[in-house]
Amino acid sequence: MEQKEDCNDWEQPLLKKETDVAAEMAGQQLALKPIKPVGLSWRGVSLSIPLKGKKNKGKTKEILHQVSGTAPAGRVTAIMGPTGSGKSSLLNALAGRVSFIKGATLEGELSVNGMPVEYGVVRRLCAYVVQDDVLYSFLTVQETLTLATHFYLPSALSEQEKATYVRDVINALGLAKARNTIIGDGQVRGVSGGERKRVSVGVELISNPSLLFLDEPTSGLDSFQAQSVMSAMGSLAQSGRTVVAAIHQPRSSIFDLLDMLVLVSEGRIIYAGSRRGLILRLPGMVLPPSVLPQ
Ligand SMILES: Nc1ncnc2c1ncn2[C@@H]1O[C@H](COP(=O)(O)OP(=O)(O)OP(=O)(O)O)[C@@H](O)[C@H]1O
Repeated sequence: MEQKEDCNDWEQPLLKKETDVAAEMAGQQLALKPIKPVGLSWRGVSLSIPLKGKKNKGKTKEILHQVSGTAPAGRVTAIMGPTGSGKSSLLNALAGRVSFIKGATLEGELSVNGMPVEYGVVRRLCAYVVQDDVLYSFLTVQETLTLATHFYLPSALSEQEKATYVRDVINALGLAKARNTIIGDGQVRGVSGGERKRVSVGVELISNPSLLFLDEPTSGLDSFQAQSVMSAMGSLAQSGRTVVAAIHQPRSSIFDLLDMLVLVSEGRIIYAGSRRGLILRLPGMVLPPSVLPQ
């Protein structure tokens, strides 16, 4: 796990959550400070990757072509499209993670709250939940999140303060009932698939990021578990966070939970805007198969 910079140094107004107010009124100090909103927008994002093999020397493959869109603060934005359309690539590009790909060329403008920024800035502002999480099967939910506090929080914080972070994350993700359940694996039964995914989100939430990227957060989950994960993402967005998820063909119940959509096909943008806006425009649109929900 990598150490994150403090995401709370943006000169933006603070959002105060209703839950914060309720907790303070109950005399209970919340460890997770109210986050500062981060609205992300991008224009003309193009990504090319060098082809492998001797005969392809010098040749590149364009994976994204002039893709534009926005992910407002306090909203769940879904990047949707058929398999191989470039969803993960766009997510990685926005999260400043394509520098991991040798020889990749990334073009286009990125802004945070209307101010142009380098891709690396977003990387420091965000948390990224990968598709295949790596959690220790023998730890409980609480132990897993406590371990994360040692990676993500300043060592100067007391154990008591770290414990309050863990408590807040558990509550924010509706994991209270599973607090003392082990993660488990194929051999030993542990938390459910949806709880496991929410624990993965929780590990990233310990650093209290304003911006959360998720790669296929519902893949492999049944509809109930998928719904539990996306409802939790909706709650995180309601607390002012910007949630951006790559989702391959969501079920209609999940689709209804999304605020903003970025539809891509073969690396090109088909639609970027609100879910409601797409529904209104649908009759006149020609969409490739498997772009829309099941
Ligand atoms: N590092 C890479 N090197 C070469 N090609 C790549 C690389 N990363 C992605 N691609 C190619 O770019 C295209 C888009 O891939 P990407 O993983 O972004 O699609 P996706 O929409 O997320 O697909 P899926 O839903 O199957 O995960 C695919 O054709 C893929 O093979």
